[in-house]
Amino acid sequence: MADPVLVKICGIKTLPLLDATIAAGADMVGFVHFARSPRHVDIETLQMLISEARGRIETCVLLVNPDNSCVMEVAALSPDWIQLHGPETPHRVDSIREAAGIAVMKAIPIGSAEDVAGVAAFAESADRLLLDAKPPKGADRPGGLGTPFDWSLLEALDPGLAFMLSGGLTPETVQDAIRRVGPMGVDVSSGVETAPGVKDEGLIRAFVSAVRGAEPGRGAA
Ligand SMILES: O=C(O)c1ccccc1NCC(=O)[C@H](O)[C@H](O)COP(=O)(O)O
Repeated sequence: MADPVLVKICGIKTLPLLDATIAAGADMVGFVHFARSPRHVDIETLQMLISEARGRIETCVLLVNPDNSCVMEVAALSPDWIQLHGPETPHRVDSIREAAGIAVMKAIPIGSAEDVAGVAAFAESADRLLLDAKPPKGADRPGGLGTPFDWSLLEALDPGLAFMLSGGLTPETVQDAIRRVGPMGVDVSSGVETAPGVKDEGLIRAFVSAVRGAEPGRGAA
């Protein structure tokens, strides 16, 4: 039987929403530490959320092109994952992973066949790949914009490469995405919000149950 598709809910900012995400049955929760984001949480809040989540759900701290001191400050909180969501190179991903001693998920923006061709370069340096929509030029942040990308681009990807999928997923579209793309996991932020940064418990529950009810995608054993 195919492994269940992992569900990550990204951009949780408060304890009640963390509890609701765990109760909904998600596998991972993402905390955004990036000042320009409407989902930004400061270091003190990160510490509280990570310690409340420990042993209940996997935690992931999202950083954008962090410097070494930011990496070490976050690593000291011992999240399960660091998600790199900026223009980090494979070499930089490798050195952050080494310095932090924490598993790294690398988000790769996809908007063209050329972007897909670049994915394999991260396969050795990152512990997990997250394929996300490429933000439009001039966007004020590199993710969490609620826009999907053309999933058919991923047909050119090495079928042996496991990845999570994100970019504009919603409770209504996620089953189709899983069936067509066959990701090992899915990640959502905007699709479970009523406004940027405002999560909705009902939408989180609807998203998780849509994933649990999805048919296995292409490539699933
Ligand atoms: O959420 C943000 O504001 C954010 C800021 C900077 C980099 C990444 C950001 N979010 C990434 C995510 O929440 C997800 O990993 C992914 O991009 C899905 O977002 P969405 O399309 O909103 O579902």
